[in-house]
Amino acid sequence: MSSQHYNALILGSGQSGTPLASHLKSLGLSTCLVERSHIGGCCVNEGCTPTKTMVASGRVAYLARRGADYGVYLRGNGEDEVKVDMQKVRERKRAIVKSFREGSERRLRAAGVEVLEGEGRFMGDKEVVVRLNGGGENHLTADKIFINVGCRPSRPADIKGLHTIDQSRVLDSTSIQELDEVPEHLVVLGGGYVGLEFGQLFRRLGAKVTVIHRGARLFSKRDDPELVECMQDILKEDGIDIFLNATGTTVSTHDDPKLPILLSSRTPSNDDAKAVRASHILLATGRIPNTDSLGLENTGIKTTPSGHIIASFTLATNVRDVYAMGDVRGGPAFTHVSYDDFRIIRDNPFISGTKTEGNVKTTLERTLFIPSVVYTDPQLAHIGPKLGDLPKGMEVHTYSMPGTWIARGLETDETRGMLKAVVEPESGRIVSFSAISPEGGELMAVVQMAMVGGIKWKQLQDMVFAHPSWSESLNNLWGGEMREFTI
Ligand SMILES: Cc1cc2nc3c(=O)[nH]c(=O)nc-3n(C[C@H](O)[C@H](O)[C@H](O)COP(=O)(O)OP(=O)(O)OC[C@H]3O[C@@H](n4cnc5c(N)ncnc54)[C@H](O)[C@@H]3O)c2cc1C
Ligand SMILES: NC(=O)c1ccc[n+]([C@@H]2O[C@H](COP(=O)([O-])OP(=O)(O)OC[C@H]3O[C@@H](n4cnc5c(N)ncnc54)[C@H](O)[C@@H]3O)[C@@H](O)[C@H]2O)c1
Repeated sequence: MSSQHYNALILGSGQSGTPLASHLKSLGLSTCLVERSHIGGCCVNEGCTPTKTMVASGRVAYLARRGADYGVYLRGNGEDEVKVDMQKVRERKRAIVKSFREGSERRLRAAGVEVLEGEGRFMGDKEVVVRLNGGGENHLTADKIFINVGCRPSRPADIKGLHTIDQSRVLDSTSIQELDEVPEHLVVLGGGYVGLEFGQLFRRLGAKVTVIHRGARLFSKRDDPELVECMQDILKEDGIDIFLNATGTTVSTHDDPKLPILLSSRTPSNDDAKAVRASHILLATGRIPNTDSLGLENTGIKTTPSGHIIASFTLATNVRDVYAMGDVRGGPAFTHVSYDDFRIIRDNPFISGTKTEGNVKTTLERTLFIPSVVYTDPQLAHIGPKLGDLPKGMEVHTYSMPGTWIARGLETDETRGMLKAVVEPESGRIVSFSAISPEGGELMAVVQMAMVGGIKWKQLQDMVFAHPSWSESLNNLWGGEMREFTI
């Protein structure tokens, strides 16, 4: 087994580890990046990039079906006229992923980072053995170690019979992207990000779709019920069946070749337990950290009961010179958060030596400003604390308006959705903002800038936005329904 010492060792080529590797190398530090699967991690290979590429195909199918609303016809104007070629959808997705991944690989090569293809496993606090994908092992030690190993889809352990059915029909967020035909009936377990983005996508591509969700409303309890219900109505209008307060319990095989799966679910009362016949099941019930095979038991690194690595607001673990970045820390699991973890490490004088003065950048400054976008259509975008996270006793005003008030939406015939802002009455400060809207993420970013810059809602009311842009609706929101209440 060969042995090597580095100044910096990065485990996992996620959204922080990859840019960090190039950066540390540029500082003259000997740097090694270990990746067991694909350079670029989940986002580039199985997450954001491929899903949003496929979501674009879904949107085209949706608009093609709606052509007649705009006076545009394909060959006729019936829904049956739209034919989806799943293999072409997949080919397009693969091509974009390949080009993004190759870009990351090129940048690492150009920076001179040593890349090891294999799985890293701690043997001690500063000691890692890499089982190389091509065979053999490397023994590595390093002055500093950065863990960016991410998460993977969870598989519910409490569904009886799940392992007994044809496993090619039991999908997760990765395998569903490799289907070569549209499923007849996709049953989605879990009504969060993954479940709803894929649920709507496959509905648009032509599948029957049922979502089975454990909670009383889609997403989480912390989300604003009014917004969640608006989104639920839109998905139902798209033809998606939604069962709430339901948990999948049993799966068995049925003798219908097109719909061979029978999934039973229970509700708290069990009175309206449902049984659904499906061709495929998508498990969209959350993600678990890749720490179970990381050899943490050979180190002093502490984790939470769920296996996430505990890190400080400068991303330090409890073991000196070992840091954790991205989804493996728990908390909001987004690419923009992981990438910002890279900035925190980059700008920390104790790590890279690039800055010797000034404040250390931490996770604390961004806590109130982590944006999220669910890439359904319309998107559900949010910035600021969720309603359920606001402090008890806080007095707020909410302003909301329906999408039918947005000129741009009327012109493009896409009025589904709503805008909602929570403000602090005394100061006029915007506490949070949500948009269920086409390009809701872009609209939200305008308000995010206002919030970060301390711009008050009254200034947005009178700001000159270009007509007729989506952002212009930020003039009108404050003339909509206003409610006062105490959290
Ligand atoms: C379907 C889907 C869609 C998503 N869409 C979005 C989106 O639109 N926007 C958004 O912001 N976020 C999205 N996310 C979340 C986003 O992908 C992650 O938050 C993001 O990739 C950050 O991950 P990371 O940096 O923690 O590491 P990851 O990207 O998860 O990378 C970790 C890497 O570590 C490697 N690894 C694991 N263990 C080891 C080991 N022992 N040795 C060596 N290598 C190892 C893995 O192979 C992987 O490549 C999506 C996720 C999914 C699943
Ligand atoms: N657009 C984006 O930014 C994007 C897209 C996809 C994923 N992601 C990230 O990936 C993470 C994982 O996504 P996810 O959708 O898998 O998880 P999630 O936590 O967002 O949603 C899973 C939902 O499934 C429900 N659930 C769990 N077990 C169940 C069961 N047995 N039966 C029925 N319902 C059950 C949970 O109550 C939960 O609400 C997200 O939290 C997000 O951070 C982000």
